[in-house]
Amino acid sequence: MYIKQLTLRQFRNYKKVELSFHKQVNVFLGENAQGKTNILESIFVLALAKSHRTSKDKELIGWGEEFARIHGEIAKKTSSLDIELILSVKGKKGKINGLEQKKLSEYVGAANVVMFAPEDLNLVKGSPQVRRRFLDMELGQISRVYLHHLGMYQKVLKQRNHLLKTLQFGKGSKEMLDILTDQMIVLAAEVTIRRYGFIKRLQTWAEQIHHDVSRGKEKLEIRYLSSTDVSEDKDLSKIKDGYYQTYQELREREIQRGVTLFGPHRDDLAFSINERDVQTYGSQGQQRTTALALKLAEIELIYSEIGEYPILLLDDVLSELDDYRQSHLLRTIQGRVQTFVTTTNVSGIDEQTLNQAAIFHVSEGTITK
Ligand SMILES: Nc1ncnc2c1ncn2[C@@H]1O[C@H](COP(=O)(O)OP(=O)(O)OP(=O)(O)O)[C@@H](O)[C@H]1O
Repeated sequence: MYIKQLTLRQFRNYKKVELSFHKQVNVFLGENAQGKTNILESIFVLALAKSHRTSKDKELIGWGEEFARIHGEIAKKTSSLDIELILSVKGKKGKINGLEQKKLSEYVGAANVVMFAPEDLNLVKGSPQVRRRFLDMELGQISRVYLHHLGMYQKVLKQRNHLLKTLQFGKGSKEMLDILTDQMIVLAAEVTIRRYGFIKRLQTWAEQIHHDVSRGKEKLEIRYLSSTDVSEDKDLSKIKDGYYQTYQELREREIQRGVTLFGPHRDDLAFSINERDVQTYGSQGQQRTTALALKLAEIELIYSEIGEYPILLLDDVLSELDDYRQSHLLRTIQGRVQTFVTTTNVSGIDEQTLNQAAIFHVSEGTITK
């Protein structure tokens, strides 16, 4: 798929802008703090209804404005889509072909994007929260069912934590705790089984890509560290049994602590190269290659799930990659994946790519082609 046109109203430092894009490579060139990332971010938000760099939607709205609007025309293999996201202080709503979607989970996934930005190194080095966010965003855009279960899980978790806090002080109902625990077990199992399957599929591609980028020297492995025992031969009911048992065992401790101690909200991912943990032992280069392999694997996974390549957003990363990694990335996307690149300087970008690209100059929120 590719994005033909983008219109922004009051998004970050863009009052009003309308852009038509090249089917393949689009480069945004400009000095620091001019609005290059804001363009990539707007495409990301248009697709996922969430920013990659802030959880506060208010920050996306132009200063002093009441709302922001992002509109995009997406071309797919056999159809074309009009999608629009409106953000206001009251909330956000998404429209597909002019029709407002009742739930955002029904809107997300109409367009698919993969973003690769310098912060993605945190996927390897950062806290488990960063990796869970990665899992939820990426899996969410290819599985509506996942988004639905995740949203419900988070709701029940909030209620359960609230109740546990009350029980901690000798108030509240233990019967209610059992009801919420039962609800949570069902949802936790749904979330867990999908995350496990997603990581298994992602691993297949990431391992191959990492093998190529490291010139056959390294074997990358990604594991889903679930709070319950999950493996190939565990079906949904076995996973539920596992959760049930642990919640029984932890019941009194959770009441004492006033919080849910266990579940998908505590899960993590682990990366290893040649059987050694990358977080602890990986060099800067290996961590970078791991992040790159993950992103490229995502492109393949989305293609295999939906039969269309996603749109790739490369924020300030191309010139950061050495020649070998850069050419590997460019080979992967060539002619298949519409790509948006931001850079302060074109000198770090492969010449052949530049020759085929549309170049946009960005200066203080104004764009010229
Ligand atoms: N909500 C907002 N309303 C208006 N302007 C904003 C808003 N949020 C950020 N900005 C402005 O956007 C600019 C930053 O844009 P952006 O992050 O896209 O920079 P960039 O061109 O990618 O720079 P760099 O190369 O440093 O990454 C800053 O000038 C900032 O003041």
